[in-house]
Formats: sequence, structure tokens, C-alpha cells
Amino acid sequence: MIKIGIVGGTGYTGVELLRLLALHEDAEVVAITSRAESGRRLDDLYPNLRGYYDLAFTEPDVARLAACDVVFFATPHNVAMNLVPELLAAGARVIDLSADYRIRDAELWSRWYGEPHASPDVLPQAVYGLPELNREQIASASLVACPGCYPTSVQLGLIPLLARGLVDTQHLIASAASGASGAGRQAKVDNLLSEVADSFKAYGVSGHRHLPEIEQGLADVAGCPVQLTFVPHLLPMIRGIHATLFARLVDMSVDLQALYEEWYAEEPFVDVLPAGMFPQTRTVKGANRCQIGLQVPQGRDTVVVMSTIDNLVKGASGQAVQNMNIMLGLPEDRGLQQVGLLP
Ligand SMILES: NC(=O)C1=CN([C@@H]2O[C@H](COP(=O)(O)OP(=O)(O)OC[C@H]3O[C@@H](n4cnc5c(N)ncnc54)[C@H](OP(=O)(O)O)[C@@H]3O)[C@@H](O)[C@H]2O)C=CC1
Ligand SMILES: CC(=O)N[C@@H](CCC(=O)OP(=O)(O)O)C(=O)O
Repeated sequence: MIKIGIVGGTGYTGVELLRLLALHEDAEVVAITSRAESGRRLDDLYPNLRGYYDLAFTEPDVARLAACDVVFFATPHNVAMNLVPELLAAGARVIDLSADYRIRDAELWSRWYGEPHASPDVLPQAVYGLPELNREQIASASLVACPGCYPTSVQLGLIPLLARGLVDTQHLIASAASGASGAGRQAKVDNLLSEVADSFKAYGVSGHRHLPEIEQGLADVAGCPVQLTFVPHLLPMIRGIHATLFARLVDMSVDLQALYEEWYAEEPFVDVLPAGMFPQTRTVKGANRCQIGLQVPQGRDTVVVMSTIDNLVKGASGQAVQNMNIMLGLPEDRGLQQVGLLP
């Protein structure tokens, strides 16, 4: 059995890791941390997990975590980057769900996150955990930086167009909407039911911290710098991201539907819908799946791609387990065979 530690076990991505790992036949969670709930049984806080775990939350203790084979960080940014060097030195493999190791350039990271990076020396070891791009490097990585939820949906939606050089790389647009669980479990006025329900709004229009992460990934695929206008929105629902992506075609000779179907044909967790069918957040809810639909309206020169994920699964904890499976040489879908919850 692979021994698993989770730092940040009370948050939404932490408890989603626990839900997925409860049915993973090769993994056993042996350490789970929370400073606020230290000493409390996890099935007391999360009764859906009764019968699956006999564990209580503990303080984050590096020695205890270092004894695990794999440590997940389901913490806000600025936590992993302080503890990871010691864990790597002890021989643990780390999967970080936060943003600490997603951006290769420490200065760029600190510009967007507003503080210096605590372990820039470790950054070159980190592999960006988008399996559809980096499967080989993930397999041998000691440190995997899981992508953010918006970056997963946007990159999976645009990769085939950029890899084939079919669109103008300087005028990409992503209009994306997320459910409220994307903001985490911490109490904030903005996430109260009466603030979120029955309304729809854009936020972070002047610059969201996922922008540099998305541009870094898309530039790698395109082989040149790209410019993206990225506008996130908050949707009055709990789970799900719907990204609508716009790009101007510079080559209109390619059958884009066929390109996407071929590009993702072997990918277990990306589903290209048939022509004329468009994805919904509810059909990927609870599943480690990205569903994509595309259209070139009126046959003009703009392609519109719609990409949906569950922010807590393919956008976070499911993708983290997918990365773990790849790192350990297990079948990639182990523990990840959930079907979307409809309705
Ligand atoms: N929610 C989402 O849809 C997605 C989230 N992410 C990223 O995943 C990470 C976790 O997100 P989410 O689960 O939503 O966050 P939550 O706010 O819901 O949970 C955060 C967890 O981290 C723990 N924690 C907070 N501060 C510290 C600290 N200084 N040291 C140790 N533990 C700490 C908290 O427990 P305690 O304070 O008791 O220790 C809690 O268990 C974040 O970096 C987020 O950006 C990525 C993709 C999607
Ligand atoms: C709805 C909502 O608030 N979503 C979050 C996305 C959180 C996330 O996935 O981001 P990191 O892992 O990069 O912190 C936001 O826009 O900040």
C-alpha cells in the first residue's frame, strides 16, 4: 500500500482527495493535517467518510509527513513552498495543489502573489501536472505542481489549436465561470449564499493570478509568447467551470472537429463531444473529466471552444490523483472512474 499524507485535510480539495482516495485500492491515507481541527476525527467533521477512515487530524508535522510515500498539499499558496524542500530531502514525493510551484519564474510568481518565493531553488524540479501535456515528465517527478482549475479548462480547450499553429496567438480570449467552491471553504463575505445566489458577475478583470500560469502553458505549446484576455466569473452554483474560448483562425483549411477528436482520442479524461453538441458543467460534476465542444459560427474566422470541468475533480483533486497514478506507474484511471452526476 502506498502511504499518503495530506496537508490541509479540512478544505474542499482536501476532503475531495479523501473521497477519491477512499476507493483507491493501492493508497492508504495515514496522515491528515489541520491546525484548526487537530485531534478531531475526520469522520466527525465529514460523516460521508464514516467507515472509510480511522483517522484524526493532526498538526502539520514534517517528520510524520516525511514518512509517507506521497504527500499532497491541499493548502493555500505560501504553505507548500516552506515545507517541500525538507520533504523532498527525506525522499517523499510531493503533489502540490496550490500555486507555489506552477510558475517557473520566481520573480513572475512573486509579482502575482505579492511575496517572495520561499524556495526558488526547488522550482526547476517541479513538473507542471497537466498529464495531457507532460505525462512523461510527471512519471519520474518528485514534485508535481497541479494546475489551477481555470488553467486546466482553458489550456485543454486551446492546446490543439496552438500546437498546430492555427490561430492568432496574440488575441486569445477566455471567458470562464466558476462555482463558489473554487474559492475554498474559508469563510468570506463574498461567498455567502445571499451574495452569490441569484446573480452573476465578473471579477479579476484587471488581472487574475491564473493569467501568467495559463500564458506560460500556452506559450510552451505554441512555441512563442501568447497574449490572452482572461475574464473569470462567479456562478451561483457549487461545483463546475465553464470556459468559453475565442481564437481568430489564421488557417481555415483544417477540419477542427476532426483535429480535436484525434488529438484527444487516447486521453482517458478528455472527451470531445460530437459536432453540434456542447458541454455542460452538470455532466462532468463529480467526474475527473474535461468535456469539450467547438464551433466556427457562421463559418467566419473565429473558433469558439467550450470546455467544462468539475473544479474540485479534474480542476484539482482528481487531477492530483491522476498525477499520483502516473508517478507510481499505476493505471492512470485507478480510483477515478466516477461518472458525472446528472442531474
Ligand atoms: N477549490 C478549488 O476549486 C481549487 C483549489 N485549488 C487550490 O488548492 C488549494 C486548496 O484549496 P481549497 O481546498 O479550496 O482551500 P480551503 O481554504 O478550502 O482549505 C485550505 C486547507 O489548508 C489548511 N491550511 C491553511 N493554512 C495553512 C497553513 N499555513 N499551514 C498548514 N495548513 C494550512 C486549512 O486547514 P487549517 O487552517 O485548519 O490548517 C485547510 O484544511 C489552494 O491553493 C487552492 O488555490 C486548486 C484548484 C481548484
Ligand atoms: C470562484 C473562485 O474564487 N475561484 C478561485 C480559483 C481558485 C483556484 O483554483 O486557484 P489557485 O489554486 O490558483 O489558488 C479564484 O478565482 O481565485
